[in-house]
Amino acid sequence: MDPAVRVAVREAPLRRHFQNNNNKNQTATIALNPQRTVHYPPDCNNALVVDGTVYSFDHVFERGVSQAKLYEELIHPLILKVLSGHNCTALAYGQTGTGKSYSMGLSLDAEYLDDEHIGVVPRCLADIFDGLAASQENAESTDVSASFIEIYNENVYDLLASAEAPVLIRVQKFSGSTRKPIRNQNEFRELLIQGTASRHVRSTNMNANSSRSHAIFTIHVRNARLNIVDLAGSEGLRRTGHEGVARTEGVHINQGLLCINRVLLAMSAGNRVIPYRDSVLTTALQESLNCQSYFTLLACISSEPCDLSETNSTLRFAKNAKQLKLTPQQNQLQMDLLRKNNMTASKTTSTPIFKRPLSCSKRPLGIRTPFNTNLYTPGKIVRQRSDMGLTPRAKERARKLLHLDNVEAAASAATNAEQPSFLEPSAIFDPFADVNVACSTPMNGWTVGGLERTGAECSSIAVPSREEFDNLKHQYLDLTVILDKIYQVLTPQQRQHCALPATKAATKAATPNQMMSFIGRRELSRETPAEQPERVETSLLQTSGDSVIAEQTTVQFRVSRSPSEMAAESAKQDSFQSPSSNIGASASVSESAAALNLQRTRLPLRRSTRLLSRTEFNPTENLKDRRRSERISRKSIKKETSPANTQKVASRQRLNKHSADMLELLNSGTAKQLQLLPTIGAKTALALVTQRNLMGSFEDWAQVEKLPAWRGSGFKRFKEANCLVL
Ligand SMILES: Nc1ncnc2c1ncn2[C@@H]1O[C@H](COP(=O)(O)OP(=O)(O)OP(=O)(O)O)[C@@H](O)[C@H]1O
Repeated sequence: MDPAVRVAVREAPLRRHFQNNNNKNQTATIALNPQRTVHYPPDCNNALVVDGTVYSFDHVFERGVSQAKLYEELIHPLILKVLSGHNCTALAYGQTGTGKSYSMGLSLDAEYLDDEHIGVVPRCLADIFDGLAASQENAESTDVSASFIEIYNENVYDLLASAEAPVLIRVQKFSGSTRKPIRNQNEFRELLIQGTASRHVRSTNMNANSSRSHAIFTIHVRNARLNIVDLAGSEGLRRTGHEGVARTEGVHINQGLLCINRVLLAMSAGNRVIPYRDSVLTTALQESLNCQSYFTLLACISSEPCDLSETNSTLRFAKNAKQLKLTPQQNQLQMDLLRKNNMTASKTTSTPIFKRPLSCSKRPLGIRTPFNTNLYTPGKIVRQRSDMGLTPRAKERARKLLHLDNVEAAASAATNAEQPSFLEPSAIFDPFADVNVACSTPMNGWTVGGLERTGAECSSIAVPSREEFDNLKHQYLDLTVILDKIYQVLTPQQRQHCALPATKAATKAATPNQMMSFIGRRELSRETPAEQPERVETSLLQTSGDSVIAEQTTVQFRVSRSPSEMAAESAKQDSFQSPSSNIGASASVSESAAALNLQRTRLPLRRSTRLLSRTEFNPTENLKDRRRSERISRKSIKKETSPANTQKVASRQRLNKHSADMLELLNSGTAKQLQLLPTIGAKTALALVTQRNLMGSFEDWAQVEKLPAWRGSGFKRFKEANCLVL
């Protein structure tokens, strides 16, 4: 099966520098630096090394590769997809002057219009005609048409509307752009020349004919479309030597490129909201850049030392694109179904995720469709949230299917084993869960496990060995989830003795560094209310006749620590004595192990609760003492569950959420949006966005506070005005 996303890198020939010495006609070739920053490891295909970093992509085209080879390997597979009804996008990205327009065939260099040098667009069209002819269809019909737009300074221009000049279009979603039928290569050539001649180009220090706009050439074949996108070059404003209008152009170009990067990142992360509307470029590409289409990226790079930072940034962009997970193949089935049922529909929309269709009860009786057909046109496949497994019921179904075997095996092991074995090693992987869990228990006697928040699309986490877990544990610390899963595999009898609550709500509320649990052992059983946020719970592990030999104790508590503290904590836990070695051992051994564990982990439990745990380990304590400790415990529980305390906890949670949301806003907001925040003016907003772009996302408020964007007590004022309790 062809991959839906392919990423290639092409190294540009050494640039013919163009000097703009106030004389636009004067060009000069500068002595080029023989040093190269791009290297190709001899024993590794499709990889390259830049600045000590190894990158690997689907294709790596070294300098001097022919246009024909690039087309055959990279673009030709898309033609087959377009002909079979899929939307495809081929996008050229890179620094200015690295051959994007040349590769895509959207440059009008007269010397390069021969067969050897023609680029992607003309070759695509030839192949599409051949494909249609081969499928016995009339290639001369108006089945094939083209539109050509450019996005210049955040305005959309129709390059085919008029032969004289590009026409500004304001029609929503670009449906108003001119679509001209193409019946043969000659017609196409005329269109291409008309369009490319109308493009905004400018002579810069880096490229004599630098495109100042993002261009999208779209070939429409029946209901499918192939977008060939030639992005304007990413550029450092200083290097291009631009001022005035040209500088504004540069700002808009970079803004579009930034937004497309953000869209790719959001799609790779499986976010449900993709920021298509942040720029005109991404809005234009919205229909084709979604999980139902094929996507190919050509990253053009330069190997000259002076271009190293741009080359690195292009490669980072390509790396982000490689993370994309598109699933157009899944739509094929639905398309076949549609064709078979000969469904027709009237409406279509570009967003891949739709509102819930009419509920079953509202649908006309007797009609059972796999999805709401009203939303579909033939050949256009749009999936419901349930089709993608995103609704709770779909998730539950998938979870059941996935875990049935695991659960059965674990349950039977738990019932049959002589030793209490409900903590059998089990790996739980749920691709549909928002919170994904991996767990392997027990490891050296201690339950370990993990949690990862990866959005809708989760990746597998396996914890096969102790060493690997050691490497991963910094990320995976929420054992409550695992305990919850373990609870699911208990037999009813074990469940009676095990007070592990299914703390789903608590789990959801917790972030990996807010919740932590560990399992210890102690001697005596104790009933505690299941609703307590901090608790000590026990379950029967092994009995001999009437006497209890060992019990399982679970202590759950919330902590808020830095990753380094958590790592130190995990290291401490690792050194604990294995509780499995305590099974059948004397009460005092169990007691000391548990007491030691409680001490070592510096539990943030109340003193009274800690005292209670200690006294419970002593089987010889008298009744009076026990009653006293029970009284203390009841008091502490009452205090914690008092309305005032609950209110305090709730308000703390709200404040935490508020500051997390604010951080998210700082990470994703545009300068305009940030300006709306109290105490943030235009300058600070711009500075924040710039610093964010340079540094990547802000990880925490400490990082934000240190930014040079705040002048004087700017951050303090911002904090107060925005009610941030950090
Ligand atoms: N592989 C190549 N072989 C021959 N010439 C090339 C190659 N790549 C680029 N060129 C030439 O280099 C010059 C710059 O290329 P081009 O205009 O395609 O760059 P670009 O990346 O589109 O730049 P910009 O982003 O500024 O528009 C052109 O004259 C082009 O013909």
